[in-house]
Amino acid sequence: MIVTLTLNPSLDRTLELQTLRLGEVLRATSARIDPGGKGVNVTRVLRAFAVDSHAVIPCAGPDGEELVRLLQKAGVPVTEVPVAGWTRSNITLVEADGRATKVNAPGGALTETEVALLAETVVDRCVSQSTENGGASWAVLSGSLPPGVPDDVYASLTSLFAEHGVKVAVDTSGAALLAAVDAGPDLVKPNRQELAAAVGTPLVSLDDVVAAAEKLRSRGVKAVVASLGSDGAVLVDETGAVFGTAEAIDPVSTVGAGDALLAGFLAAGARGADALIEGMAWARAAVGLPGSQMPGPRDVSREGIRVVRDPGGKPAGAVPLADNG
Ligand SMILES: Nc1ncnc2c1ncn2[C@@H]1O[C@H](COP(=O)(O)OP(=O)(O)O)[C@@H](O)[C@H]1O
Ligand SMILES: O=P(O)(O)OC[C@H]1O[C@](O)(COP(=O)(O)O)[C@@H](O)[C@@H]1O
Repeated sequence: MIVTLTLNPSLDRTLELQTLRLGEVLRATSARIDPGGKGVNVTRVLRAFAVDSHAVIPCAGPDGEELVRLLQKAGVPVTEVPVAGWTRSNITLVEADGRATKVNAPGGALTETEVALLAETVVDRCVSQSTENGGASWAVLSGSLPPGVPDDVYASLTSLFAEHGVKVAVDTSGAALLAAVDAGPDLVKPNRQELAAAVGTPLVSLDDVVAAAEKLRSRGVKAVVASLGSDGAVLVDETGAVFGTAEAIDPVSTVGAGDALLAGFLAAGARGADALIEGMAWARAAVGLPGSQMPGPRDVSREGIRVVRDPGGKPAGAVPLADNG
């Protein structure tokens, strides 16, 4: 069982336009709404692949109810914890040439009591399910923190879940990621910008990525999956570094690609080259779908995804990164 906690879920609204011109009234050519937020997407894609997963989210106001309705309609298992604030909408503007501009709202504040209730719900789910299935569960702590929530919340939750024998994956950024790292989660999934910010240096080559991941591991993280956009992904754990590459496709929407990568990696056992390939295959499929639409088995191909310990026979440091995000 993989239980996801999204403290700041969203309605993902995607508007297509000819050209984004600032300061003007623009008419969208199409509009779509998807349930969103990083953990929500992880559960959505896992369920599409018939992997046992459950999303835990705060639910506030009419937009929160709409989010829960969309998830239930899609058959996504969700436990919503009623909270007093509001549920945000995140907006992606997609131009005719495929360029996407994202605006993520801050989200409604959560109180300490509300966060504690959400955490308790995750623990209950993980513990009851792992007893039933006889296996350890994963808790996935994903996304930005809404106002009112302290930066060390994922760190505290990592320690709490570890006490219950639950493995923890964290996908967040900034101060929340830095604090979580020190609590020793089993896995973190930063993208290139998030990893660079966490170590305070730009990452221009695969060597830089591995060094940055090792820095996080030296602080307590067990494994790092660094996602590098069209440059692929790198897994760094106690066995060393594994590099995954694939020919880049023209993106329809990159929203949710990182969530699909994490989900596929966990679904395939969260270890080694095969899990990295699975994650990259799910992520590539997400990139080929509009808005925050998540792929299912029929969208995914593993063809052309190459995984090596020494990329292209070159020293790792000689491989520059091309995708500037
Ligand atoms: N243009 C692309 N072609 C093929 N795969 C891609 C492309 N862009 C992203 N991916 C895949 O999606 C994964 C996640 O993308 P990335 O942008 O790094 O994550 P995030 O959405 O978290 O910022 C990458 O590691 C890669 O496997
Ligand atoms: O919590 P944040 O960092 O604001 O991100 C939320 C957004 O990220 C997404 O989960 C997509 O994430 P990725 O593109 O990183 O996979 C959207 O559904 C959501 O709108």
